[in-house]
Amino acid sequence: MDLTQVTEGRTTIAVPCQNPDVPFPPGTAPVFYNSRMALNRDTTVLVIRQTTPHSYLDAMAASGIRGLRVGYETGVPITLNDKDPLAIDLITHNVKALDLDARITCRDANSLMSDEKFGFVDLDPFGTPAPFIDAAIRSSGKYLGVTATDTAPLCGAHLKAGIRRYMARPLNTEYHTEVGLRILLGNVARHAAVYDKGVSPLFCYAHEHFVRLHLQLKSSASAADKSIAQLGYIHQCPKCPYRMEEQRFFPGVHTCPFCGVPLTPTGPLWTGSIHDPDILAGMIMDADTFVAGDKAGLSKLLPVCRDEPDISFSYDYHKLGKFYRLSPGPIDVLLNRLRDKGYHAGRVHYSGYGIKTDAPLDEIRECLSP
Ligand SMILES: C[S@@+](CC[C@H](N)C(=O)[O-])C[C@H]1O[C@@H](n2cnc3c(N)ncnc32)[C@H](O)[C@@H]1O
Ligand SMILES: [Zn+2]
Repeated sequence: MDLTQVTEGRTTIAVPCQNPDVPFPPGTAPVFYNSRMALNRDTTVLVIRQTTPHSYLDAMAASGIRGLRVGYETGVPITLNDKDPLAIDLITHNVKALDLDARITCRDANSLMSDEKFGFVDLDPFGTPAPFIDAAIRSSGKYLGVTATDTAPLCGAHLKAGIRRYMARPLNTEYHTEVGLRILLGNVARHAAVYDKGVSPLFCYAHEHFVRLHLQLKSSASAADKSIAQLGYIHQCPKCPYRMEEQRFFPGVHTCPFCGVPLTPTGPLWTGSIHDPDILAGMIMDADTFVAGDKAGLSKLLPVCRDEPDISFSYDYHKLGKFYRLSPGPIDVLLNRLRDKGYHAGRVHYSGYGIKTDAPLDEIRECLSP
């Protein structure tokens, strides 16, 4: 394997040279490494610096970059696992070069997670994490990280695959990114509840082609009941921009107050908060001096997440303008008008055109008018 050095954050490792004729997907290299996931790994390192788990498992480590960054940049004891012996050779090379104290295992992730417990268990598979979630919940003593790159099934573009993997009905709307994030979170919460574990989101977000969850698991039946109570549905009008959240285990039947047609439910999904404000505030403080792999991405993401209203759906303000045949002015004018009327209003982290507000639709329409 031809290797080249990369530095991400404060960590320098060797990764396979990418065939210049096939630069993407990066999975075409003998061992996977994708520099576009640097932001994903930055946020994990920042969360771990806030939570300081007693141990960390990178269950699908590939080159080892995620776990190596955790070990090198936080000092938390790490286990790096991959089922591919080629990946293990590369991980071993990288651990030696960094002079790190790390445990390396070459096992099927589900088998390892069924045998052992770790303070923080991290899943970063190809595509869907669904087949690994159950074992990861059993293996995690306290924290769980999950990356999903199967955004098409999660967000409703591949409806049947979404239902099979997550036992939820996705919906391809303008806020499908948020639906995907919340369906994954809801799915983890339901798996955790089986083991009397509750889920507390620490920092969860969607970016480009992935969804990333950082969660705390709390072991008690009451914590599990509390997180199940956060499950619900978003109901969307098929004819107009009306949508509503319902925090209920089974979806009710609802009608659009504007069009009189039945609303389409999507879920079950997580309707609660997706961040812990204290963890996020700590990450933002730390990020000031943090050597990031993607400084620009991180500096943009964290403050928007902090300021995003705690609401489970958003509107695309251009689409609102198109529907109501209004040409909307700058997004900040709309947000300020809504705030002046006493509503919560803010931007969303996954789209430059998205807004979140608790204002009713007719009020949003009024504020949209020039
Ligand atoms: C997307 S890559 C991991 C990327 C890596 N975490 C990073 O940040 O660059 C997925 C890795 O999972 C490994 N893998 C796939 N199925 C596995 C399984 N059942 N058990 C352990 N490793 C597995 C693959 O060999 C591959 O190296
Ligand atoms: Zn309607």
